[in-house]
Amino acid sequence: MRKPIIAGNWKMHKTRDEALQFIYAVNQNVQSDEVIDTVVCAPDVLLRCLVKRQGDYVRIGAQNMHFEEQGAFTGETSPIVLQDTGVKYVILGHSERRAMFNETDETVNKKALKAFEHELTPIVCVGEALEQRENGTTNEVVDAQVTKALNGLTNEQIKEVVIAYEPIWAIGTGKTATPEMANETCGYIRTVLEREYGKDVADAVRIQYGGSVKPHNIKELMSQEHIDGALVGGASLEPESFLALVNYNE
Ligand SMILES: O=C(CO)COP(=O)(O)O
Repeated sequence: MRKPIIAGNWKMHKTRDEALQFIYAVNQNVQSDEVIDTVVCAPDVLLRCLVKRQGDYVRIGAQNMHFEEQGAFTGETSPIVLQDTGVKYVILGHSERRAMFNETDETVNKKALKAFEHELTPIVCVGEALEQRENGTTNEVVDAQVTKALNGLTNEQIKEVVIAYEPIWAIGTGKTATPEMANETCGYIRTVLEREYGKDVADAVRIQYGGSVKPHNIKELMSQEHIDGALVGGASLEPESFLALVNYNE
């Protein structure tokens, strides 16, 4: 049985005061991490103040990092600093970073390898564009993204990786993939994992769906066989809606 994992991705939202209000409102009201993993992925400058106040069951994640530990990389964040800050997760390869900041499958892979050196759990994002969905290449696209991202990781590491399937056309658009459609592609990702790394690994990896996940659709999405969690943008910004998501099973 895979433990559900619901992660908020705040993207470039929130001031320090807003982040503090959020974490105080949320950290008393989430379920034990024996039942569900609750994660908040925040902008870098807010990470330390959130880690300090994360409470017993919320864990904090970053939204990106560099694959090098230090050097002449103006504006980038080192994995050493994330580890030192107490961050536990890092989102890698979000479609916004692929589209706007030159993230590639190769850099996602280097970052995934580096994340494990620093005890960070990667949340690896994959997903097709609308055109790819329409011309029937979704499976090919996610197959390549998944296998390239995980290249060189050990099977034990791959079991720890979280994969977030986020169809690009469903992000921030209010268009959710139907639960069946989301489950179908998450299930396909699991067959790719089984083909490459065996059933034992494929059964262990947690696959999230992301793209217009809201309190009203979380239950149905989470009831799907291959959907083990959600990566949530807009609905993760307010304590009420975030709590409704992470407490979907109460
Ligand atoms: O990109 C997302 C999470 O990473 C999804 O964003 P929305 O939930 O706002 O569609």
